[in-house]
Amino acid sequence: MNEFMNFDEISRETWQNLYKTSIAPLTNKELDGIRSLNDEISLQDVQDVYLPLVHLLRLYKKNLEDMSFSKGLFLQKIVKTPPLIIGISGSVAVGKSTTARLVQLLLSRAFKNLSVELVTTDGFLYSSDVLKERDLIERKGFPESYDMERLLDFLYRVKNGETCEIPIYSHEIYDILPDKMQEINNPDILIVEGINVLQNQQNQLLYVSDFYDFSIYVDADETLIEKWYLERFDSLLKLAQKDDTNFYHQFTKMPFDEVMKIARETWAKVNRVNLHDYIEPTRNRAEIILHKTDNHHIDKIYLKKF
Ligand SMILES: Nc1ncnc2c1ncn2[C@@H]1O[C@H](COP(=O)(O)OP(=O)(O)OP(=O)(O)O)[C@@H](O)[C@H]1O
Ligand SMILES: CC(C)(CO)[C@@H](O)C(=O)NCCC(=O)O
Repeated sequence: MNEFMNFDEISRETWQNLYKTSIAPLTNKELDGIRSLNDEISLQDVQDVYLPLVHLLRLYKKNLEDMSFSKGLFLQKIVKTPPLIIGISGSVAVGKSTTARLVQLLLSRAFKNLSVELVTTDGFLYSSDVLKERDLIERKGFPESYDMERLLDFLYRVKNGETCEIPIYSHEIYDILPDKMQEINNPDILIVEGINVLQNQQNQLLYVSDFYDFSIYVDADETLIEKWYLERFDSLLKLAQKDDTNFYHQFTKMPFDEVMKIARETWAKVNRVNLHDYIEPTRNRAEIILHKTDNHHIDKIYLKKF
């Protein structure tokens, strides 16, 4: 069976004409504010790809509001519209966090009076101490390395309008921060980004995916993702050069070739295996797939038909 048979394949050229506007949504300076290491995201991408996407998200938001209103009529009571939850998934280093930050910024623009919050599921990884204790340190990112029950409970509480605190993962210390939490205060829209966003745990009464009103899978050829992973690794090394509290500092003392060999092995033995076995199999659960080519250029969009 063709994995994409339930999707319309839309070229960038077609997609960019679905929602045309002459109003520049952002300035270059604003875009700079959300760029991370090596980002080359451009105003042209915002105009061509992300504006139609935000327009589509408006429709899903309206749909959620209409449904809550109709449910209220049926139940003869006021039913508050729950927050819209958007999931963003894809491989390690494919550019999920960059996409998520951009969608957050554009949605805050589109809905000026609404709060739009962003979390990453990295915060639900077990701490390194727990991973070591369970002999899972080599399995970071695999389903068993996350506290999925805690993630599920968090999503439930957000949908229920509660204020929550969640742990924060730091790439710099390569662990959960011991003494800092992120507060999520009853947002109107929540973006949840992470490799496991579309994964469901077995034997659960509730599924994580039940909580998403819209989901995005960021996709690219595996050889490109490996290249982006290695480039990011190199950038992280440069950042860690003068900071001995940084996890990557240890590598700055080693010959460069040796370090890049470690990075290639980590990709091959950990992140690539995870992509094949657990991440890519969730791709066709997404509502939309953003397909990237060289230089993170989005060339195709797949939108679920039904
Ligand atoms: N649109 C883009 N244009 C150029 N570079 C990008 C773009 N998106 C991401 N990148 C680069 O690709 C690398 C991976 O991006 P990012 O950190 O967003 O990935 P991620 O999927 O969130 O990874 P992880 O799961 O490891 O947190 C980074 O070096 C980033 O700068
Ligand atoms: C934190 C995750 C799992 C996901 O963001 C990933 O970036 C990671 O650390 N993977 C483990 C292997 C590695 O160091 O790349």
